[in-house]
Amino acid sequence: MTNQSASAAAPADQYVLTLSCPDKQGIVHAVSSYLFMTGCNIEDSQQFGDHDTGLFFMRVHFSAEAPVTVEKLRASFAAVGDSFHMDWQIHRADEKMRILLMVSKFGHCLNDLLFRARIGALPVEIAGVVSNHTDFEELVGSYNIPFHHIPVTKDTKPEAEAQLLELVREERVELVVLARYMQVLSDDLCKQLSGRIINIHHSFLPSFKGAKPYHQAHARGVKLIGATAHYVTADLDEGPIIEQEVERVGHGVTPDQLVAIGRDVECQALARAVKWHAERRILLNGRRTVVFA
Ligand SMILES: Nc1nc2c(c(=O)[nH]1)N[C@@H](CN(C=O)c1ccc(C(=O)N[C@@H](CCC(=O)O)C(=O)O)cc1)CN2
Repeated sequence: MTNQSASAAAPADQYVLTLSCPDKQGIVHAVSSYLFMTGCNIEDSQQFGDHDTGLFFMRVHFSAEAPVTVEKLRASFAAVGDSFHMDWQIHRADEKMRILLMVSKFGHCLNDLLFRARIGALPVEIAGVVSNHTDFEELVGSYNIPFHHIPVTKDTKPEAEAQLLELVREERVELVVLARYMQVLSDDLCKQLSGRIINIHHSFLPSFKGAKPYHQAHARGVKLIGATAHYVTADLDEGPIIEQEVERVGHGVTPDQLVAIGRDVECQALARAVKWHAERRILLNGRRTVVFA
């Protein structure tokens, strides 16, 4: 028996590179060659070429040991990015994304996300919860998370949104999650946080946009109800869809029963969307998304 006393080397740091660019030959070769020459090891790589838009999308999870750093990677990859006119990002994969949750009067999605984050099922750090009501102040406080009551009326909406933006900046928030937050966000706010606000709409879009979708669905006599997690844009409930979930319903259900059945469906769709965004698995493809789940 040989005495093997290999000193435990420090684990390699984990990174994620995401990119989109006009499709052409050589992209994967250029990226993999760069990573090899930089001393990185590819752990997982996914790519998609969209023939409709002529765009190419890629997500690479790779590891690297010191002295490689995210700053050095960003500086040295720029030449590759420029040569293919890439829209690209490199991030540490082992850092939790700071997110802000927003809620109004229905707290099931908020409750679900708080618990999933607490048990480590979501790679996120909840920097705070914002609500235009005070119903969930005690629940949020039980998780030792800051609660921000920001009431909203038609006249105070600009000031309320200014407070929200200040909070996003102060708390270094990367993602805002509308967990049944029932206020229409201004065009300006949607533009400033483009691609960084996810909403859960309680219908299988594009059916039943706007208010009371379960009542619309009941009136239509649907046999499936659903929920849609999407990025928020100025066009209400028209943003790029990230994830959808459905549930079968019978002919005798009431609107209130649809609301109850829909709670779990909404939680599932929203939690998946938040997890994928936090893991940088979603790339915007015009009005659609590419999800490397
Ligand atoms: N600019 C956007 N804002 C919001 C979006 C969006 O896609 N773009 N999604 C909504 C969520 N939503 C449906 O999922 C929704 C929320 C609110 C309303 C609405 O009519 N709200 C009234 C006030 C209602 C109240 O006070 O209870 C309003 O804002 O005047 C419709 C749909 C979130 N925001």
